[in-house]
Amino acid sequence: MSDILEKILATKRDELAVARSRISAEALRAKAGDAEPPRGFAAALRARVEQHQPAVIAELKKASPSKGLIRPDFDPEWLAHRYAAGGAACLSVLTDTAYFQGAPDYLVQAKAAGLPVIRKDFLIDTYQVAEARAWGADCVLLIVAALDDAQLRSLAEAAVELGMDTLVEVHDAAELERALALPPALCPLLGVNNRNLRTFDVSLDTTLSLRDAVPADRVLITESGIHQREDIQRMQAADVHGFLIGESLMRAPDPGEALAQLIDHPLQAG
Ligand SMILES: O=P(O)(O)OC[C@@H](O)[C@@H](O)c1c[nH]c2ccccc12
Repeated sequence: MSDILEKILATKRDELAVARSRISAEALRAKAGDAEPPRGFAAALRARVEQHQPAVIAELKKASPSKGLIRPDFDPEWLAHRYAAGGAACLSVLTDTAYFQGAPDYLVQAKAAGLPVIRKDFLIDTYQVAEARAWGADCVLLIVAALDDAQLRSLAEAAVELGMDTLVEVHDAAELERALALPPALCPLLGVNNRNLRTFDVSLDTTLSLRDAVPADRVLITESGIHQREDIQRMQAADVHGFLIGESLMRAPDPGEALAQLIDHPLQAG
């Protein structure tokens, strides 16, 4: 496991202890039960794939450990609306504060645009899965490198019990095999992260090298390092139709316009 991931997970264990002392798991479950019903996250992506369109999860990311501050003027509600106008199928919101300058409230604000939203964070406990639902998340990210097999399964089960989908992230063949041990209902979306968390190097070849090992009953999402039309076309040529895109859109003055151009989608007014 990489040092940065190790460090982040230590922070998450501390945060979890604080959160539990503030809101009991029971009270959190009640809050999750009162939340607006989940919007179909995986279904929204599948619908795009069936229409032979790029299925984009557009990410709201203010900063990252590898790039520092990416977007100083960060208005989640505006960004979410721009992404919707630019053709995003779904949104990703970083809720981690310590490393990505994200926040739970950004997720709440992003929901206003009407698209399904994933809680992008480092989840290690079902308590955080319930938090995600209580804040209105429709999907959670599960990072295989951060979890053992039993944890991976129990977090995925907790998400599905709350009506959410999961995006299960891998970065090599061994992790992919572990993800695929879960049935499609627990792992409908397979994310291949092109960023190596040890070196921060990004190579789209990571997705291409694993492409053939992903069965047709999962939607493959290529994550990180998508910057230009050619990147999209290269993936489509390899039968990859799902994209998770953050930085290249976040750096544009109007991220919605940038997305529309990237995927050749008509920019909606508003
Ligand atoms: O900004 P990029 O290179 O387009 O990447 C987006 C997304 O893939 C990246 O933010 C990411 C992928 N997996 C993660 C796990 C945690 C935090 C962030 C991530």
